[in-house]
Amino acid sequence: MTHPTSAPASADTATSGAAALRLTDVTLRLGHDQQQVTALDQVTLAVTPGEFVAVTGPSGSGKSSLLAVAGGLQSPTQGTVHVAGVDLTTLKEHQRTAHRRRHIGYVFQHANLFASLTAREQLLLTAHVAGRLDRETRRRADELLEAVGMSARADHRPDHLSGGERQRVGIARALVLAPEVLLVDEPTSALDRARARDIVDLLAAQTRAHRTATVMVTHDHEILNAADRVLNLRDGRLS
Ligand SMILES: Nc1ncnc2c1ncn2[C@@H]1O[C@H](COP(=O)(O)OP(=O)(O)OP(=O)(O)O)[C@@H](O)[C@H]1O
Repeated sequence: MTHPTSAPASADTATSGAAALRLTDVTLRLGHDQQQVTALDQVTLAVTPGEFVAVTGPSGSGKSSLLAVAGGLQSPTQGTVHVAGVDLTTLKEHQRTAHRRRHIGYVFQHANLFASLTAREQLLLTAHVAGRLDRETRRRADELLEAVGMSARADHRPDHLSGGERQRVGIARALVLAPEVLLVDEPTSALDRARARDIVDLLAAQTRAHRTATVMVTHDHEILNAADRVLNLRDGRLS
C-alpha cells in the first residue's frame, strides 16, 4: 500500500508556533479588472489543536473563500497559509494535494456521501484513496462511527439515513485520517433545530477528543455558543 508523499516539513514550523492552522495577512482577489472583488482582505487567523472556531458573516462576506484558502483549494493573492507547520503557498500542486489529504478533513453543507456506499464504506473509501486502508484505519473508522452514534447503521446506504445521520457520517469520514485541521462549511443548513444542535455539539466534542483545529463557517447564530471563539467576516475582513 503506498502512502501519499507528504511535503517536507519546512523551517516555517518554527514561525507557525503551536497553531495547526495559521493564515497570515491573507488577501484573495477574484475576477478581473473592473469586476475584481477582494474576497479576503488581510486576514490573519491562528487555530490551535482542540480549538473550535466559528466564523460568521453575511452572504458574500468571504466565508467560502476563507475555507477554500485555508484548505489549499484556492491560492491566496498574498499572504501565507500554514497547515500542520507547512506553508501551502510554497507547495507544488501535487504536494499540496498530498498535504491536504493527509492533514485536512472537510465537512460539507450536505454530507456529499456516495449513494452506492454504506456508512462504513464512505469512511473506508476515503482511507483507500489516501493509501491508508490498513487495520488501524479500519479500527479508527469503526470507533468514529461509534463516536458519532452510527454503529448500528454502519451498513446502511445514505438513502436509508436521515439528514442528521448523513451529516454524522460526513463528520466521521472527515476525521478518519486523523487530520490536524477540520474545515466545516455550513453543517446545519439542511437540518432542523434539534438536529442542528446535535451536530454542532458533536463537532465540538470531536474537536476536543481528536485535538483538531476546527474552523466552521455558518449563518446559523443559534449554534455559535458551541464554539470556543466566534469571529465575524465582513467584506473580506475578519474581526
Ligand atoms: N469566481 C469569482 N469571481 C469573482 N468574484 C467572486 C468569485 N467567487 C466569489 N466571488 C465574490 O467574492 C466575495 C466572497 O464570496 P464568498 O463566496 O466567499 O462569500 P460567502 O460569505 O461564502 O457567501 P455565501 O454565504 O452567500 O455563500 C463575494 O463578493 C462574491 O461575489
